Amino acid sequence: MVQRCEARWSASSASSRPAAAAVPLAPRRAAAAPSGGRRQAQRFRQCCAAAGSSGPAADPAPQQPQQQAVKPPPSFAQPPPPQPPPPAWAQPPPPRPATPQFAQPPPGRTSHTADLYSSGSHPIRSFGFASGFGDKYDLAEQLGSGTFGIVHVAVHKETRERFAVKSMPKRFAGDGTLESYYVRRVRNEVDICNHLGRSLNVCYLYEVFEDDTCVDLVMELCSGGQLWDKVKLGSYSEKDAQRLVREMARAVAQCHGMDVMLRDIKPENFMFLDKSPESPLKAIDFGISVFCKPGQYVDVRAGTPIYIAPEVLRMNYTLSADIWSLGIVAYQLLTGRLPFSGEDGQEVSDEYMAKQQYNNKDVFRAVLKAELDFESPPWDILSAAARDFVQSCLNRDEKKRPTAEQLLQHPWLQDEAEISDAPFDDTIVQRLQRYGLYGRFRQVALKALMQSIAEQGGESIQQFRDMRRVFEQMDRNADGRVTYSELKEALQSGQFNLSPAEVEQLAEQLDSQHSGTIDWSEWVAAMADWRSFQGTRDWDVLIKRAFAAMDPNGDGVISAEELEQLLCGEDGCEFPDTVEAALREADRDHDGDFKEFIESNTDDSLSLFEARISRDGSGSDSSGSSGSESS
Ligand SMILES: Nc1ncnc2c1ncn2[C@@H]1O[C@H](COP(=O)(O)OP(=O)(O)OP(=O)(O)O)[C@@H](O)[C@H]1O
Repeated sequence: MVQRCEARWSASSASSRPAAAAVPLAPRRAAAAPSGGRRQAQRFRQCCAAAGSSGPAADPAPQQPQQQAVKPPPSFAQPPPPQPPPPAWAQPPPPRPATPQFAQPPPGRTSHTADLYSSGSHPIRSFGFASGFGDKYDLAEQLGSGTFGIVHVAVHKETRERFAVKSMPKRFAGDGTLESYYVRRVRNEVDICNHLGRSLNVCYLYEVFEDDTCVDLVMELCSGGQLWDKVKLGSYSEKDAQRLVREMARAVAQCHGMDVMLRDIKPENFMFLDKSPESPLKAIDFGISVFCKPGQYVDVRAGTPIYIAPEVLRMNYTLSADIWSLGIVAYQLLTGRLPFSGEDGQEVSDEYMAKQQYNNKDVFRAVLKAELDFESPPWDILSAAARDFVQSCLNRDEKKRPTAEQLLQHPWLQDEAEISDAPFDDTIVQRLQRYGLYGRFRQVALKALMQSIAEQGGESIQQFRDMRRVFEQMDRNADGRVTYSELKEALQSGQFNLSPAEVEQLAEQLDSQHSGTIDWSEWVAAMADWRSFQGTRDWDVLIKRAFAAMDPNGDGVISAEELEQLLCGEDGCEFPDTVEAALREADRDHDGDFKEFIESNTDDSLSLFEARISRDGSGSDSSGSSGSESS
């Protein structure tokens, strides 16, 4: 059944990515009202102090990363600072020539050229993000710095909750407009973080502010330090490495599932949420990530030299380039060194181990040609499964590398606790995360489908009974609705290893109507194993009924007005972009076919998400260090 809304989708802005400023950070805290001049001036000073610059200038000096004991290797998709001049390969290419290298993709391939370096953004003086960061947050200690931003703790003035804020000093071109690379980089990071939404493996972006001098990204605070610090410690238990690699692989699989290639997988871009030994790991820094569907090719070099895949150097790569980088990190975690050996690689590995430095040309030769060492210690004592895992990631033939989702099924990543036949309750956290990654349209469509199943008497089946049991356990006053605090209580019961901030995230994303409570249909939409209904005799009928419920005037089309009503109710939408975002979501790969759209909702594997079962049964001990002072 192809619905006419396809025409509406293509007529809308669905085909072009929206400007970051137009993308709402829903459902988030509302941004503060624009600040007064005095406050603005105060914020101006704060940002300058952080950035070490003197405000908007025609040609601002680039910020220098803070000195660290061991300086992690730089990422080379950033625009090179003027001093010293970077090597030729590190420069953004000049404006695209009339015939770019991959203008004619090889037969059967789709070239993906929308990249940070592509030209085309109009000169702008500001993004249109909210102002008033200084009205809402106090800036506290510095956490770190990168080429683009300085990261501080930001404390919410009212709740005293602690966040991380990345302040990215504005870079101006000579005519007072923002440098185009800066614009693309900021928009890219904001767009991708918004698109990824809430996932326990990705550092969450709460809101974005800007003033005359800075753009401020308010993010989840990761107070447990970088994975990099563990890598520096060298080898440790294989079990430790396995746990960390599994979390990274989940982050990668979730991003790939959302058509995002990370492109800069390295230990510095993963941080521990807190300081506990069991702390979750979160991916940070999506500055050079790129939208890319499976099978699409990207033709711009980006990444950090020692983690970069061979095909990235050849400027023709797909999502599997991330798998190579993951393999290098896994190798480092297991052995404390790089894999390159022999004539083309040993020197690079030695230099790197001694000084964390290397010559890029040598590194590129090693990436392309060096032998990969899987013989020297500690490989003799590591498991065969670990070796097979890393070898499969570091296959130079990218077509032979497993996908991220396949990697999660690799025997090395299996954990007895996770592959056991866990009772339904144990996967609640996984299901909530999966639901959080669905867009609003998907969530509403699943609710309609659930309604349609209930009308068919489906609630009598075992799966619904299980869901009902858990729902009723949470619903203490038996009013048919679970309040936020009831859900949070259940999630914090000690069964799950979640921080208060994560509990808040999971609860918020379930309440699609922002009513403060969760009803039965929202619960089922999030929890159900929809796949178990597919292929049944009644499946087509169920889908038709769900569609009919979403199309009240029965004209066979879900119009924009009907969609607005479905998504936002009587009071209209909180965010101006809600309907457009839903249309974009539907347009991503479904071409207006509602059945296909529903079915694609339901094939996400729960193994992509962490179960977060508390191992000692005592629950999270991270309440004090999770980034929330208020809890
Ligand atoms: N959410 C966070 N919580 C705690 N610390 C963080 C967080 N995000 C970043 N940091 C710290 O700030 C540093 C710089 O952040 P980030 O890498 O995002 O900046 P960047 O300018 O985009 O970096 P790059 O040079 O890779 O482009 C990190 O290395 C880390 O130490």
